[in-house]
Amino acid sequence: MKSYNYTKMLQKQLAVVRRLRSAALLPTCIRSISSGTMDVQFPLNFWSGDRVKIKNESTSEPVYEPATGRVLCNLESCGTVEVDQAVQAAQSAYQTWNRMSGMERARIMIEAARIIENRREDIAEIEVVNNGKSITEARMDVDSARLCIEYYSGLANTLAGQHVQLTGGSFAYTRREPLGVCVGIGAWNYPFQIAAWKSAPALACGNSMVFKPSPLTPVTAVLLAEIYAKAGAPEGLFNVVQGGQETGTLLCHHPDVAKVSFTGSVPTGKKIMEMCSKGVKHVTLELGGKSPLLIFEDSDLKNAVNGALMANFLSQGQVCSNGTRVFVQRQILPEFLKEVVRRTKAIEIGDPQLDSTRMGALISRPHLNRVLGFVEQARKEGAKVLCGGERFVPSDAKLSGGYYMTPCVLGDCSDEMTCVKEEIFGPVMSVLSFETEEEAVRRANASALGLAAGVFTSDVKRAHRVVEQLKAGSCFVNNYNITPVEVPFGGFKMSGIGRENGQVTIEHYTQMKTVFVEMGDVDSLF
Ligand SMILES: NC(=O)c1ccc[n+]([C@@H]2O[C@H](COP(=O)([O-])OP(=O)(O)OC[C@H]3O[C@@H](n4cnc5c(N)ncnc54)[C@H](O)[C@@H]3O)[C@@H](O)[C@H]2O)c1
Ligand SMILES: C[N+](C)(C)CCCC=O
Repeated sequence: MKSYNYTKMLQKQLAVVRRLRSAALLPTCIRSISSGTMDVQFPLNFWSGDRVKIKNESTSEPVYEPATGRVLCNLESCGTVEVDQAVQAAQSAYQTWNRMSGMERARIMIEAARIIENRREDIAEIEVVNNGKSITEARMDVDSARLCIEYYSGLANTLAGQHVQLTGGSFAYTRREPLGVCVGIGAWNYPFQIAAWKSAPALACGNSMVFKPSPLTPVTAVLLAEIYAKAGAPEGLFNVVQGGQETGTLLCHHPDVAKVSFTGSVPTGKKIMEMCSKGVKHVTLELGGKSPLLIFEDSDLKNAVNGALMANFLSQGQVCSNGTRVFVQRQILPEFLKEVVRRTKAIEIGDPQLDSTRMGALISRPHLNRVLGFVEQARKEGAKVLCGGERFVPSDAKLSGGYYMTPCVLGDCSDEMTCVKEEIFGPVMSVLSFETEEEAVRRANASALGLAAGVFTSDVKRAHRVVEQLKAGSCFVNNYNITPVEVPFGGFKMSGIGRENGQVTIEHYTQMKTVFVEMGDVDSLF
């Protein structure tokens, strides 16, 4: 096992550009990384304050750049020894970190946020290589990560308990204490943002973390680990272990882990919950969705179309909260379809590193084929492909092996079709029509999932009446897929347990201790 002090390769690659940028010789719109140019040769694990290279060739798997389809690196999975080292590093950092005051923790977190702000462009570019999404969206993700760390740094010094006066001068008080070593397990659709959304509340509350990114997107979590370390966090506070299912299992079963916060699919979420139950560990589950978006005839059509596009096509449609069941009231269906199809056809697909691109590449070839398979199935079941749904090959030769498809709108959909029932996790919008409010609500709720839902209407009473009846954890009125970090985010039903973001998440990363203080004599019955 070899330990590295610095991200040598990448730093070299970026140093010149940064110097030019800071000397204002290069505008920020000039990329230091273009698709097909970045080689990941630096180690992607991080614990005890350093990048760590592991040797486990039997587990080596290629990682692909979605934009080009070329191999980015080979990933070796952490096994029992490495997972234990990372957890022990986190355990040791926890002893220091949880004794620091909230103000002291906040200072380090604010510094981490400042570093992220300064490195916004570099991180976003690397995220594009990692994930395939457009640079515009990657910048938004980096901003969301920074804002989340800023937000929780502000809450770090507000953690407090309650004083309760009891009889005879006795009293009790409560303390909000951290849990200990928390594990974060992430999905591939928002790699950097998920790592921040999990670590920010965990660290603010005094916990330490071991984070495992998806093996499909292993590159950017380690940047966050370096940033926390550079900001002054104790060695081992935020650690990264790479690997898939087996590494995740080792983390969930590790006896020194107090909590697992998971983002991913429902089947994996169930396994995580089962594993955590063995150790009676705290668990947060952010799982999948098949969310409804209800568009009433009195909606502002332009906003409703914008909302439907935001609800379906961010991150190539690979968003948990996407409103992929778009219910449109019969009277405005033709107008809505005409406009939504026109706008969908105009989406610029291609090199995700370009500012003009609005839709990049899907995560992998098997996933692309799976999504195209859903479109084919929808066609067979009677849906009408109004646009898109085909493999797309950009004219730039270096992108020809990338995983692109044209965004798709399906018309004539009905509730029993596969495309309406299953989470496709790709750029496929299913449009359904409805007659009455009661009918729309009933059909919207007819799902085992309940992550999000949206309503477009200009009738304020209807908006709140409908939202009250929707069985979803995150509801949007006259907008969709906005996630300000001050606001809790999470699901009902099989879409998950617990929340991320907002004040309430403090409760998911702390435990309450009650202290009873007797000021008189013990009144014994014996
Ligand atoms: N609700 C949310 O906030 C949210 C956000 C993003 C993605 N998602 C959901 O995630 C899914 C797509 O992501 P994915 O394909 O990466 O999901 P996934 O469940 O396949 O994998 C998620 C993570 O779990 C790990 N993992 C897999 N099996 C494991 C096991 N047995 N034990 C421990 N860890 C294990 C993976 O390596 C990965 O890091 C979609 O269903 C999507 O809706 C939800
Ligand atoms: C920021 N978004 C687009 C709402 C994504 C939230 C995380 C879910 O995948």
